[in-house]
Amino acid sequence: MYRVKEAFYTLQGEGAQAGRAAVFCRFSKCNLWTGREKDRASAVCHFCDTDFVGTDGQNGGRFDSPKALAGHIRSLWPDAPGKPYVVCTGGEPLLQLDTAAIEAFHREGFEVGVETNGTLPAPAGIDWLCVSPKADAPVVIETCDELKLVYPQPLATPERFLHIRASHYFLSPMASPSAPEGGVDGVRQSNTRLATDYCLAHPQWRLTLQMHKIIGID
Ligand SMILES: C[S@@+](CC[C@H](N)C(=O)[O-])C[C@H]1O[C@@H](n2cnc3c(N)ncnc32)[C@H](O)[C@@H]1O
Ligand SMILES: Nc1nc2[nH]cc(C(=O)O)c2c(=O)[nH]1
Ligand code: SF4
Ligand SMILES: [Mg+2]
Repeated sequence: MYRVKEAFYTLQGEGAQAGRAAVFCRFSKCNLWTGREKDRASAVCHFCDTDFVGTDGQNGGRFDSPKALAGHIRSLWPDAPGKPYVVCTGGEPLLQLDTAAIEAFHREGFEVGVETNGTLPAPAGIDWLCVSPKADAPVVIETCDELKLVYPQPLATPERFLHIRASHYFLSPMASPSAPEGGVDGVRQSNTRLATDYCLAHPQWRLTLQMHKIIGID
């Protein structure tokens, strides 16, 4: 059984694939936070900007087979030229995404992207793997396509993650979890300045912005 909070067609807003059309499949549940506000302060990951509790979001639900899940995601892709792309996120997608689901996505013609906190092993077959480490949560994935560190995290400085092999190293300014939809909050503005300064001083790192929030899409 796969539990999905929501699924929607949009543009990837972050990282090296930013601007690419994708169906986002947001799996329910995370191993670093319950998703409940009362637990935020005591959570391992406490800056999360996402609601991943339950299956009640747009196009959310429970899917009892890989085929049912992949078929549902396929129904959200337009009938138009271009390689279908699904981004599996959450919550923490690696609590649920398995090889059978990846193979089912491939059979539907999808390239499969994954956004993970890196604390769980990744199944084989993922086409684009983005690891976003969190302070206090040991990363077990050693190789990925992009490493995308939310910045600043005082206990997770960028140098700590350079042993993880990646084709791209990004800093993503931390937004305040409760920022109004589409709003560029003050916290984000000052963190963007900090991330910019870090990239200027350490050119191995690139800046990425949450473009979807800036342009006001999902
Ligand atoms: C909601 S997470 C879901 C995937 C996975 N659990 C993870 O943490 O990578 C998706 C992306 O949003 C990022 N993110 C979460 N809260 C954020 C915030 N307040 N500001 C900026 N990025 C944030 C995460 O680091 C991750 O790259
Ligand atoms: N447009 C858009 N791009 C994204 N990239 C990563 C996201 C996520 O929440 O995992 C996300 C998201 O929620 N929306
Ligand atoms: S950012 Fe990722 S790891 Fe952190 S609570 Fe949200 S879903 Fe979990
Ligand atoms: Mg998001």
